[in-house]
Amino acid sequence: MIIEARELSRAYGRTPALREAGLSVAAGEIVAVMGPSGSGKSTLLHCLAGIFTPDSGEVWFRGRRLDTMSDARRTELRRTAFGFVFQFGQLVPELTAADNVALPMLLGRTRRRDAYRRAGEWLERLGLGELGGRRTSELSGGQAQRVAIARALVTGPRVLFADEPTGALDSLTGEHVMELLVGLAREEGTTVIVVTHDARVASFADREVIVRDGRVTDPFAEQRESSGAAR
Ligand SMILES: Nc1ncnc2c1ncn2[C@@H]1O[C@H](COP(=O)(O)OP(=O)(O)OP(=O)(O)O)[C@@H](O)[C@H]1O
Repeated sequence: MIIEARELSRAYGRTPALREAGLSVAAGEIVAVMGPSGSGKSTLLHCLAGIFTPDSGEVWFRGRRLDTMSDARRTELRRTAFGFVFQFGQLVPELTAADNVALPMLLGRTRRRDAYRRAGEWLERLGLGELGGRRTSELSGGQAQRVAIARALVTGPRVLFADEPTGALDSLTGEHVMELLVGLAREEGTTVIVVTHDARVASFADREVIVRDGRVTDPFAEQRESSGAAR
């Protein structure tokens, strides 16, 4: 397992968001996290990615315990091993598409020329070869999400965390963006954990899990149980 969460609990004040949630994800797997609004999906994703620390429970990444790591080490791990795509707002609007994609490499001290060369290659792979010089504030929603995907994958992360990556897009554009995301992740062998409300988005995944009242359930296990009970 590349990611393993055990008995994660987390509350916001008195509101419990996760209640002993568990999830194991194999390397290269694409997992969709679904479930009703407010059930704890984003909180789970943030705990898995080391953005939040759980109140209790454990998060493991490739045999290393993430939730007890120092902030500095966890930040470094996030920068080098994880990629993130959110619904919106993750691009710097005043910068060009190429600047945005080059940014994580420049922060990682890649040479400027190499960073821009790789940014160009990734924009090309996402069908945005012509738009590298355009400010991201002047892109369509679908184009901006493709830039965000390029930026998330350019550093070669082991795991891509996506929270409603198509939430701000119309369904056709959303499907196209998901197709690109999943296609590239498979080519690169990247594990993907994607939170979504959209069953069509989830259909691109290898596996779906459902978060309900802060717990993770496997819908097929539920189906198996209920068909077993019917017999
Ligand atoms: N910053 C916060 N402060 C207080 N309560 C919060 C905060 N963030 C989330 N919550 C609460 O925690 C619970 C889980 O929220 P979370 O955002 O993880 O759910 P979600 O399944 O991702 O929801 P959605 O699908 O609507 O995005 C909800 O009851 C929510 O109201």
